[in-house]
Amino acid sequence: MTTKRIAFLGPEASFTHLATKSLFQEDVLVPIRTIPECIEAVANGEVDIAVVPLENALEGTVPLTIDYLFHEAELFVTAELISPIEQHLMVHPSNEERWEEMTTVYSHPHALAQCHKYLYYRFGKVPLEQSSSTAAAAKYVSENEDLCIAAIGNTSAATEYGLKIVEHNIHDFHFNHTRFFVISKKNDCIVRDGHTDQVKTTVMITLPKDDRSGALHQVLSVFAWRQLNLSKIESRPLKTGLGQYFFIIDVLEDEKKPMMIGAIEELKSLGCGVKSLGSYYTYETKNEAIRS
Ligand SMILES: O=C(O)C(=O)C[C@]1(C(=O)O)C=C[C@@H](O)C=C1
Repeated sequence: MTTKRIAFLGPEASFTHLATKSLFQEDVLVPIRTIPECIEAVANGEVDIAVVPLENALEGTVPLTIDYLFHEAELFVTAELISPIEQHLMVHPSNEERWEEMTTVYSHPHALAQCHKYLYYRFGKVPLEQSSSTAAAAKYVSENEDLCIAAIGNTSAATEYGLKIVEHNIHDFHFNHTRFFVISKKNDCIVRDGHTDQVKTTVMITLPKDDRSGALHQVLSVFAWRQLNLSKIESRPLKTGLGQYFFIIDVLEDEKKPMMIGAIEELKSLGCGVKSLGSYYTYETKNEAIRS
């Protein structure tokens, strides 16, 4: 196997980094600051693959990822990673004694939202500041010892940046998982040990321009009569005007199977725009990996 360059939403010890390490042990991992820059790095050939967060079980889709894949890039999904997420509150060790006096809490917007109830009921008056990732927040706290501030992130980030965890598991709901997309220029499904049995295809669909009634119903029936099982449907703004959307649909089938080929052809003949992101397997990260 040749060594590849894999970009991930960094810096080191982000949840994205931990998920990336679980699938790519032999490759060169390249931390990149933002999701669009990760995607651009694949598009312009700087790296072979990028791993970016797609969806969280508590907070839903990461809009930047899905919108960038629809509007800006011609890339494919080659695998998806699913990781358990445990959020902890951490401070610089020199502020450990007075951590409850913290003046600001930093983290990625998704992480802040996952801990909304905790933050609201315990520290309702403390301002929240968004960072580009949970690890970026931890790094910032480590570099600002003089400020009594906190970050929300995982145990690896606390270790990596020498921070002290002062409250464990502050996410509001126990079942907290995040889905990450492994994206590439090539439509090559990654097949390694440990993938789940179910293959999935993600398609992005725009409705016919004539705005006829029942258009979405027609789209769904294309899958329904073929007994193609959907595991997700979501709409996102097309950015062309209010009320105009594209739909992201996950289908539990391989795009190369006759029923899927037929479904995509039928959607096109109905006047829909169809962009397939490819077919891929799921790899689940173990709980231990997010604590290592
Ligand atoms: O990878 C990270 O650490 C991130 O900050 C990103 C991200 C996300 O976008 O959902 C990843 C996992 C967690 O759900 C919280 C934040």
